[in-house]
Amino acid sequence: MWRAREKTAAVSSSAAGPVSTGHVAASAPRRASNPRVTPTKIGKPSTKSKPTTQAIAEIERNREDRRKAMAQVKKEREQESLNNERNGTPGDVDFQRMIKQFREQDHQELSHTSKGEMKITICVRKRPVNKREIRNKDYDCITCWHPKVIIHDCKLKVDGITKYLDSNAFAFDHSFDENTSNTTVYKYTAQPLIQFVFNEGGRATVFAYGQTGSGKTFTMEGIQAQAAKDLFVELDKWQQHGTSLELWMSFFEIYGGQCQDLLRQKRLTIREDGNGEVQIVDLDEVKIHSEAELLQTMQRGNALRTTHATEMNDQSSRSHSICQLHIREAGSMKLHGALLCLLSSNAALGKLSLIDLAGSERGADTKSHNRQRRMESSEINKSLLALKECFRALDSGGRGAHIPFRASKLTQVLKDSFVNAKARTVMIAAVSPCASSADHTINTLRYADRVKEKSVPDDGLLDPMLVKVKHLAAAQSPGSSPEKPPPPPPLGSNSLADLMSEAVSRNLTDLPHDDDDDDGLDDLSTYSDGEHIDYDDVRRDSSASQEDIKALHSALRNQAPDGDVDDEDHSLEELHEVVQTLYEEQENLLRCHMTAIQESAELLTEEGILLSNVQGETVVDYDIDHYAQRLDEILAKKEATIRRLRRQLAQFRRRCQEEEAAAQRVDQVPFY
Ligand SMILES: Nc1ncnc2c1ncn2[C@@H]1O[C@H](COP(=O)(O)OP(=O)(O)OP(=O)(O)O)[C@@H](O)[C@H]1O
Repeated sequence: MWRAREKTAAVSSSAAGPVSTGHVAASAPRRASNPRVTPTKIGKPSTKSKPTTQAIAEIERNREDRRKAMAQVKKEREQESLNNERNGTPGDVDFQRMIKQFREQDHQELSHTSKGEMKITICVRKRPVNKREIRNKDYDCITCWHPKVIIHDCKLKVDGITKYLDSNAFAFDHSFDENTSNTTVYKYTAQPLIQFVFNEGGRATVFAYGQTGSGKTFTMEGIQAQAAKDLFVELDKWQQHGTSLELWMSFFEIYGGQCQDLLRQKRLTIREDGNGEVQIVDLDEVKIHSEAELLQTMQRGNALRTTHATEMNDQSSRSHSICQLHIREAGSMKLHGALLCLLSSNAALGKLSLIDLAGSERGADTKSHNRQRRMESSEINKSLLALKECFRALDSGGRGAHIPFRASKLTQVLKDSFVNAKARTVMIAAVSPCASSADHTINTLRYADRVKEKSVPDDGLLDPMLVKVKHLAAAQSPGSSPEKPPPPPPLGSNSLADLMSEAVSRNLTDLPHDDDDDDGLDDLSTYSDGEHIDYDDVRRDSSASQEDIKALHSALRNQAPDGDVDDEDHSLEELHEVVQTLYEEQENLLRCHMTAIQESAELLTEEGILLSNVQGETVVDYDIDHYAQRLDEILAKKEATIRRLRRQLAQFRRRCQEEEAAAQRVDQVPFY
């Protein structure tokens, strides 16, 4: 594995290699070669020195030259600006010129090769500049030279007028520019995983990560469409070789710490059983029969995601969506259930998870949010942090290290994708191309960079050219040559078939099942992976644990150079804890309110009967003492219910104030 990065250093004119882009104003007019004139000495004019009138004339000439040069530069800039506008690239002419010069320098781009065999693959995809950005005269400041991504920060020198480029280079497994099609992105990211899922029964996960509006959904929907085709091509191949497999799909989202089935529009509960297995209670799984049906079901799920407008995207997906595609042995559910128990604690023979993460927002963009949106933002950032920490823990070996799965619902439900021995992950970091998003883009790239820190060869400052050389060397290393498409699975000699025959050959009668059940299903509830869970065994509701949130922040503090922990870290940790508690209090309040309504309804019914027993038209004989005593009891119950609800409400409102105070203490800019 190879990767390199430049952490903070600017690529100044001297570091940038052949083309100097740095600390020189692109537009600054050249001064005349000798702008200064030595003052003429007072006294007897020297025969050698110029007469004062001549010197003045020369100053005047120089000034005139400078004026002309300035006018010429101004004219050229105006012309360039007009041309840029015409070409759909408005924005700062000088910066764009410097970026253009940078891109024109002699460089070598590598060709993409498949990294399908890697446990974690990190890619970056840049989207094109959009119409809104063009209207705002924003401009493209990202250069993708696979596998590098270079971000040009356009800065002014202390003089306030001299412009220069500060370029940061990162290197990943793949970098895709704005002209790269979904087909190409798919080819080097998800496509190799399809083989892994079928041939090795693997757990493959593809994440799209990035700033809101950066192209995650665009990328993930492209991958869904291509994967739908390839999954059915594979199923057909296996069928032709005598192995009948089925495709099952579940699709859910995590929004604000809640889990929602996107196919059935139903709230789901996440639980952890006695074995530490995370279960999504009642998640619907549908059998898919064709590519068209798969596409349609994916589109249905995508359309139902929770969206809100953000600064960057009018239709921003504010939830993490998780589309799980399970490969199962064809046949009855009973055999399927039995196989699941035999094969592993996880039911599917192979599983592909396509995850479109909620977009991260800058602190500045969340300032005007109301509480719900603030909590939503905090929850998104916390879960993305937790995700990164889980990756890091795993990438650095995982053994012995605490993996903070429980710090968020997202990492809880993905536990299987991380810990399974046959797990592979692709992370696609989507980035906006524009200068106005440069700070966020740097954060996205750092996030992606740190996900796989172990394999970063150098922590120091790297010249982009040096990065390129390192990558060239890596690309030429054994095993990284361009891959040919793998052959179809050999009949009878593949691990999936082996797994299945092994399962079937074992004694199925030993497995738990319900003899009375004609359809072969156990009476216990069936969950996402078709696995069964005994409610008595459920030991923990899966609310994110405060300990794991603490562990998460402690891990982050450890990453700070020289244990450098600032108040910001503590405030952030505090905010995440308060938001977590607030979500729990909110749940408690809603539950308490619902109970109160139910109790009130029951008491109301009883009151009606009580009253009709003493004042009904046909009532002759009644027991007014019993009526009074019961009414007293009912009113006491009502008072108790109201007191309980009020207490809960007061607690919730206290938490709201705490959240407000915590949010004010945190400048929510980069959470990673
Ligand atoms: N590579 C691309 N080529 C062309 N258009 C793109 C590309 N990537 C994104 N877009 C367009 O940019 C807009 C925003 O993209 P998208 O909705 O995928 O962003 P997102 O990262 O999912 O945002 P959010 O996190 O807010 O949901 C969409 O109109 C999309 O069509």
